[in-house]
Amino acid sequence: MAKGGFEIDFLMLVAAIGAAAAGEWAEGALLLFLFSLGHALEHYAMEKARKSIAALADLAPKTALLKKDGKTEEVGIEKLDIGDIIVVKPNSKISADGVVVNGKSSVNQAPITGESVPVDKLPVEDTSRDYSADDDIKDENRVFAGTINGNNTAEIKVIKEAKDSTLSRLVKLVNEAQTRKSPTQLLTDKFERYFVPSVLILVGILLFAFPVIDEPFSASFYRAMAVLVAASPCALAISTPSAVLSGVARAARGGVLIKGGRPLEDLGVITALAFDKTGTLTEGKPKLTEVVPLGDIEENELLKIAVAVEKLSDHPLAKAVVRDGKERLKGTDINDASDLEAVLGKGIKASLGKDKIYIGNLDLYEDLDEAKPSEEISNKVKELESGGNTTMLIRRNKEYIGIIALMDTPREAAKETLKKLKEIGIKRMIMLTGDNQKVADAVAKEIGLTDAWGSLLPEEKVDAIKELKEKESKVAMVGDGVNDAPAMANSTVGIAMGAAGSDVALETADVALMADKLETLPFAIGLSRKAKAIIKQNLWVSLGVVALLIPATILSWANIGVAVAFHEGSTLVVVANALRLLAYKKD
Ligand SMILES: Nc1ncnc2c1ncn2[C@@H]1O[C@H](COP(=O)(O)OP(=O)(O)OP(=O)(O)O)[C@@H](O)[C@H]1O
Ligand SMILES: [Zn+2]
Repeated sequence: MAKGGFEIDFLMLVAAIGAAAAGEWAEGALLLFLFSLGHALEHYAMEKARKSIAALADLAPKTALLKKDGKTEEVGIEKLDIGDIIVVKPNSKISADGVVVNGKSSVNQAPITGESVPVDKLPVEDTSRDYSADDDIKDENRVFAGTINGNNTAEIKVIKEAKDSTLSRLVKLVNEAQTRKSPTQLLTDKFERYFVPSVLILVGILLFAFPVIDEPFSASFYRAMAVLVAASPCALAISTPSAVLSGVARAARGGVLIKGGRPLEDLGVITALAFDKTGTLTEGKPKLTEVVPLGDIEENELLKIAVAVEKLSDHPLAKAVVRDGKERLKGTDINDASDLEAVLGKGIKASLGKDKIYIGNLDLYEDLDEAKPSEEISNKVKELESGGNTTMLIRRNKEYIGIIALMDTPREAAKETLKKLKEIGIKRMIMLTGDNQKVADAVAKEIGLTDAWGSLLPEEKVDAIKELKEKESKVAMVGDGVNDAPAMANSTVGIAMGAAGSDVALETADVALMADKLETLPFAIGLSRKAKAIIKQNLWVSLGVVALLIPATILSWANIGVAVAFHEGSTLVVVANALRLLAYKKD
């Protein structure tokens, strides 16, 4: 029951006793009966929505098979420490967040991601390493508490204590979400603050109207009680929270965490969507496409320098250079660089032995006042970019020694999803990226986007969002949190991709798509729109009934019984209407 519920219920009781006191025993009894029946049903319905959330929490097993000194023993999950090895039997639930260290498996991750197609998991390369949740762990190695193991036994190294598991955070956030008030609820709360005292004043006047209109006190008293029942805004109080509760619960079951009524309502009215490119519209796993030495340096020598320096950075591009570079170098020793200095959105600088190494896009060198790249070098870079490559120019001290080009592939689902979003009426979609304009255009063309803004620094992404908001008013920003968190924070609704593997994204976004899947976006928007529509219908029903009943009871056209029936009836109608969200279909 919403805040103020006690007062409203109490007034109803007063009315029942009042009716009895006025000599209408049967009516008083009926009133009490209807009143308790109505409220029991209402509780039952809200409980149903709440259970749908609580069911999430029940997904986590309470015990785990801990493997220690060659023996296994069943322990409570709260006893598990980071680094423990647990054994997961075939077709049973995984008890902790961790990395696979033994056994191949295929895991149903629906409890977290809403996606029940099994995902293949394999052991990490280095099983003896101490992993922590902050490490860069591949999806194929990582498992979550509450998900269901396939047909093989697997051994998992625990990376999070039970209380911090992705599932328990998810449950916590969903629980918090339903208590956060939406704009509509704040509005109805405000309305009630003025409405309830006005009703009480009206009831007071009616109560003492008997000498003026020349009727017995009992008649005035009866009428005042009827008005009290008619005007108690029970249905109004519950119309929004019930829809938010059901909407958030349904979304969570579909792998979308919506953090409360505000993002739920906002997502239902957005007209524009901005997307980050790397990791959102693309796979986020760029591949090394070209290594171009400049001058007389050897290709491998150039690569060794690049790998040594990029090892220090955790930018997705840097990781790609290290991964693919090491593979090409096949075990050659790589030196350690030091003194990393990252230049946001442009590149990095570091020391390697006695040399100073620079790696970055042309903008990085724009800012330096000496030894700018020659026209010939700039042209070579631009030529690679026209082919859709992300390029990095490498400089050693004052000499340009080479160019490395990488290419990321658009997500398979990007084109379909954008098409669907257009179909459901999202007017404006735009890509915002730190990558060069040519790559932005190439990716945009491939996935069917008309707008792509490249070479944006994180703060320029924020400006872009602000500009969009001026034109479109409600703008959602979809990103992976890597260098788009400020833009997400400035948008109407910040949506994080692949939040299951990233605590930061999970905590900071307004909406988190738990599976790393763009396809859940139309579902989230569709559900939010439905929630918004249901909230609107509920307001009409609850306000409409009150608006009709008040004059009807004042003029004695409706007695207390009728007033109670409509009062409780409208309350049940709005709750039942809200519960329809629990059955919302994905497509
Ligand atoms: N560690 C790095 N090494 C080399 N170049 C880098 C590095 N970090 C950034 N850059 C250069 O700066 C550009 C912009 O980087 P930024 O992180 O802003 O965006 P992005 O990851 O390319 O794309 P998006 O904005 O879509 O996520 C890169 O395209 C690259 O040219
Ligand atoms: Zn009520």
